[in-house]
Amino acid sequence: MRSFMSSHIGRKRNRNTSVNNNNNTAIGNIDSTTQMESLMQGMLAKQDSILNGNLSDGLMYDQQPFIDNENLQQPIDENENDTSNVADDEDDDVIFVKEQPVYLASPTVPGGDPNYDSNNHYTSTTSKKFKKQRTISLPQLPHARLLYQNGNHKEFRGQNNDELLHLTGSSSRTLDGNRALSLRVVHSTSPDDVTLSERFYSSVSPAESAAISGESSESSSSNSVKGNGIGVEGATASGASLKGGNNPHKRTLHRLSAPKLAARLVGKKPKTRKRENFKTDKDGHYVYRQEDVFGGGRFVVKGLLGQGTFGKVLKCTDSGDFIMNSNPFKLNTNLVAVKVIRAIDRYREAAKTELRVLQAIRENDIPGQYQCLMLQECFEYRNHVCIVTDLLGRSVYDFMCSNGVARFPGSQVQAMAKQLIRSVCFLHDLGIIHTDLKPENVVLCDESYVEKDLPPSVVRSLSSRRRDASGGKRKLLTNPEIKVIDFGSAVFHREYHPPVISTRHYRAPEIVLGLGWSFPCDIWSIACVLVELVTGESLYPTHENLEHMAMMQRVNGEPFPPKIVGKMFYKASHNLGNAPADLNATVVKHFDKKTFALQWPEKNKRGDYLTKDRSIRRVMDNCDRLDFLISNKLKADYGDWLSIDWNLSPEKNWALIKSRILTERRTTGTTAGDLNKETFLFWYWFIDLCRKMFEFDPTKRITAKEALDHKWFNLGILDEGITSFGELQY
Ligand SMILES: Nc1ncnc2c1ncn2[C@@H]1O[C@H](COP(=O)(O)OP(=O)(O)OP(=O)(O)O)[C@@H](O)[C@H]1O
Repeated sequence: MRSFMSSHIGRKRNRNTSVNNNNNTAIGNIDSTTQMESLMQGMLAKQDSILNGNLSDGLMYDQQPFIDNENLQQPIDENENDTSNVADDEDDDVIFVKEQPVYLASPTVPGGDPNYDSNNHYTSTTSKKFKKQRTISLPQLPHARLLYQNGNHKEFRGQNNDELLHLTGSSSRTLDGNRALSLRVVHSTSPDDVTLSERFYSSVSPAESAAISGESSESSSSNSVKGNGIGVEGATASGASLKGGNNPHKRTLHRLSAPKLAARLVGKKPKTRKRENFKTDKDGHYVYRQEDVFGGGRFVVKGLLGQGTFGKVLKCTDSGDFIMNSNPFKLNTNLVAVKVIRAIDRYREAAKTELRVLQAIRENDIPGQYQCLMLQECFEYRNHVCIVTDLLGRSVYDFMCSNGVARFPGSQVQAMAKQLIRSVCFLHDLGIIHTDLKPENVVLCDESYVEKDLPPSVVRSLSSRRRDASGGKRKLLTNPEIKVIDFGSAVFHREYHPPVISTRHYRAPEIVLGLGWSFPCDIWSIACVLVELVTGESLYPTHENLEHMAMMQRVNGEPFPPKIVGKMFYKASHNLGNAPADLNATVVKHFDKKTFALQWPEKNKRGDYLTKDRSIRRVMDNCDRLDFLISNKLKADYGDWLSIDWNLSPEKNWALIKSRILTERRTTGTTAGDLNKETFLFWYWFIDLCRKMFEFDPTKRITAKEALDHKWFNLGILDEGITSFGELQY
């Protein structure tokens, strides 16, 4: 990390582009390179201490998690050197050669020499000896520099294009990809039985365990597991470890209940078990009440973290905290999140996959460096599967809802994007498709923020709900570290793919068109999430197929490619694959069989519009070509300047914008909004990445691994996300 820091400081950048006078980017006070340098120094120091404290803890591998940036801060574009049409750009790579007074100690008493000042110093000026070279790049939050490293997990070889389009017909048979995983998911009827504590195995040595139980491991029984074996049927590698036959910890520890074992460890008398209060409603949901006790008296409910289709997620204290404290990778806290799955067979069944996925993640990322939720253990309690995981912060969605300005600064979007893509790259390498990526399933590790008052005019424009939730303030995260959660819908690549997946707004076109889907659907969802983080609004606010397809075409600025529409017709007419039941009625019929064009707005044979005005307005008002849409949402920061002609290189685009800005400045004396070259390039490459993620054809869509190498991740932006990073916390 240190090598990154020094090289980071040492990179070249320019003078003016680092200065942004725009209030909205909160760096109006950064009006000189010196100030920028000190801001950067402060930021790098914060970054250093935060990363030393957080991310580097418990690194499993020798590799550093951060890039030595020396060779990465490369020119923006391969066309960059083509300056034929580019206006003279004083901003580019300026080296300051400043004429300064030179003070030299006088060898003799000068006696009237004009080159000696009153302090008897020889003065002269030079442009050679005292040049001041500014070599500063725009700062990036450290999370935007995380590398993806293939650790010790098995690399998954991606599917080929044919597989992508035929997978949906596959059966629920467990295929080979699954068998490669060593599944040691913990099973129990209640956490009473400490044999079942997975995390215990990884944290207590045989000697300790023998001491705890007061027995010799040799003398203990080998038939220790009382669990009912949930979630293991499909796992061929699970049998031995589940039965505990060759695990000395398991053999010795199962005889003690959790409270007794805890008491032995801390040298106290075991507490008497509290009365358990655990009710289930008719939908199979646990009826949660504050201070409820469950799981053999071990978990006490402290609050509801969230409720979803699969069950309720509760914040609980865990009296088995001694185990956690002995695990170097766990936080020193006894608070956990317990997902109590609905006591209904199909949800219990789905929980098996969730557990297998969580287990695969855990086995392949012991230090938890790939931003995925970490399984601690699981157990079954009164017909509910309970999944115990690390307690994390609010979801990004909840944070946005409680904020006076829902959108995140570009620097934080970039930091979150890098983590999200890296995390999904890791999952894809394991052969896992998340399928439900959305802001609700991206949670903050650290909820602390700094607050800034919003101008009264902005406060007045907020909805009453947002005004109340935000107190009329903008919240800026001090640490954009995130984790991906909710593997309840995750699918192993070679296993059964349901025909419809993903929450509507984040659903990829291949799913809507019934083409079959695979890893690329996660990439589409990530792009939807990133745009939402930038704009503060959902990109596809719809609940209906035709409207959704019309919106997709508008955002991409082009119709669906005939190739994939043709495939849709072919699959639908030959009844191939595992298509959604309503595919013909809600999707296929909206395409012209000859031209393959989407018929939107829908008309009847007489030419009257069937699509309601309200729906047309929803599409036209909410959606626009991606660059127009983003430019429009960021108007408050940059005025109308952020426009892109994709036929021109980024440099030529900037030259055009700059000449327009100069013309306006000359004629009106001022410009609405502010945009400099660095900021323009940051957003240009962000949109470029999104366009590649929004590729209609899933076989051509950028992969997670390719996305990590995208140019955008080499750029920085000076904004409020940078200035709030590591700030005083609320
Ligand atoms: N480990 C955790 N720490 C903090 N909050 C969490 C944690 N796990 C889940 N949550 C909260 O609970 C909510 C629901 O969790 P989750 O998405 O896993 O449930 P679900 O039933 O699968 O939901 P969905 O219906 O969206 O699939 C999340 O949006 C998040 O706000």
